Amino acid sequence: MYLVLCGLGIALVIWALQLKRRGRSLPYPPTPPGHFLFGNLRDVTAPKQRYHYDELAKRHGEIFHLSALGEHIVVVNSEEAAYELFTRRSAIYSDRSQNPMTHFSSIFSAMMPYGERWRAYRRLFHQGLNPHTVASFQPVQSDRLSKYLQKLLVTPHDLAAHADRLVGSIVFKVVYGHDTPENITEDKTFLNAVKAIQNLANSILPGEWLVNSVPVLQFLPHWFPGCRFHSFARETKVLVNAMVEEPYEQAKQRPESVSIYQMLCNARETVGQTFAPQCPEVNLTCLLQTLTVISAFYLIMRQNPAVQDRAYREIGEVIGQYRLPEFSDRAALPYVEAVYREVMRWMPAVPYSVPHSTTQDDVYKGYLIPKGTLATHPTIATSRSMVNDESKFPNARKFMPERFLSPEGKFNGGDINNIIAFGFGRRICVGRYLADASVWHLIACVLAAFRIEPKTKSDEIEKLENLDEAFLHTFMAHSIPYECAITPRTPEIAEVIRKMNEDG
Ligand code: HEM
Repeated sequence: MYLVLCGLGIALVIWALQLKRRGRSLPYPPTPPGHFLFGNLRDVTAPKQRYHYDELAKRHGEIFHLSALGEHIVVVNSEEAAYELFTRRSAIYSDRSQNPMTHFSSIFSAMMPYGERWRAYRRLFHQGLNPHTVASFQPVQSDRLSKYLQKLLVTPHDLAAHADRLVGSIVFKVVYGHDTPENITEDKTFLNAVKAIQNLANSILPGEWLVNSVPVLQFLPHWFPGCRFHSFARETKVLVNAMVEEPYEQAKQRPESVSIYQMLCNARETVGQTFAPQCPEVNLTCLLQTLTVISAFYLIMRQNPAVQDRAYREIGEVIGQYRLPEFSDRAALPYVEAVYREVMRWMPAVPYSVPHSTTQDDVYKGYLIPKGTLATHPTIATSRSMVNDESKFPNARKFMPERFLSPEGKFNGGDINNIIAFGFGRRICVGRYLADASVWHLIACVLAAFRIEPKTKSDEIEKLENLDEAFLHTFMAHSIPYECAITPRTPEIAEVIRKMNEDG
């Protein structure tokens, strides 16, 4: 009886929501046909969403709309439309949807509703992560990178663990002044944060949880069939709290350290009581995003020896073979810059982007985008997605750094704000300068020092028809497991790395 009443109640709420939406005068953007009661729920929750969205994008083009259980989703496929909506109309498109599953994550500025509190955090993070401040972190970045290169020399097969440690140690040091232990897999704070972020990531994409579309479901008891979201939310909340509290407690022990956390504490008065002193923005998604890019870089490189050789030649011609590239060499290495940019284009770390949400009704090319719409711009997920735009990136799925070079060999990819992988508008990645510097430096030094090859010629990657198939697209892109043989280019460069670590 209880089940029947609940079912009826839910159906009535959905029906009322559908009715409420019908009194409009303008059409929604092209919408695939849906169920009379559930709308496009099947499209939103399609199992292989990447391929399903691809089909929809092929059929509907630049922008399409899905409506599921009263919730509106707009999928933006072109860079022009994304720029128009998320950047030029950012006053409308900068909110984040607050639903039952993301509620507990809204302590992160990344998930906060658009408003005074988010603005205050954003200002503070800009203070800690602007190009000028990020430049002051270069000594930390260089120190951690030289340790990483040394590890690659000694135990190249532990590639992923070395990258975890590199990125974790930079982010923790820069944000909290926290030194991660030698073996990062023993760092509870780090491991906890990774798990928390994986859970958060699994909470925010449209269609992941029915309760996000039908919030009334949250009032059902935890034992009710299909209510696993209760235990998932509880587990995530515990992880998120620990992720915020533990590094904060550790950072309090080191008031003298130079870190973003300390800067934020000093600036706390500027935003009054609403600013929690914890520095939630180790919001380690940033860490996972950076790791995703690094992992993609190795995989792409091992399949593209000619690209590695050309970058190696450029580095040799510009700085010689007896030292590693430094930040000050960056402008003189256009091909290396182009490799970095092509990695960011070819496999953006967040394939569906972080959905924005609208704060009022809007009209785009005669289509109504209602208030509260979840607006998402899959950077890569579909063949129409912006990094796959053939008019800008001919032969888009081919890895070709030279697309970012002029005929004279000059880099012509524009500044950091042209990197689609960092998002758009007022919610654009606030950590992009730190990420950009860390990833570029790693790419430049690895290409200067090592050759990256498949470990065996017959692994799973070699069997794929194209490299795209090696990547799975969830909230974050990640590849199937792969192994590389990583060998120093010359004994001399290996010696340079050893020496740097002895001296350091
Ligand atoms: C290569 C690495 C990275 C990539 C590809 C990346 C990408 C992104 C993307 C796509 C967004 C959402 C933008 C939007 O909503 O339009 C974002 C937001 C954000 N990122 Fe990053 N990110 C990276 C590294 C970092 C780092 C290192 C940090 C911090 C140290 C960071 C901090 C943030 C924050 C705080 C936000 C939320 C901004 C807001 O909502 O106001 N990210 N990032």
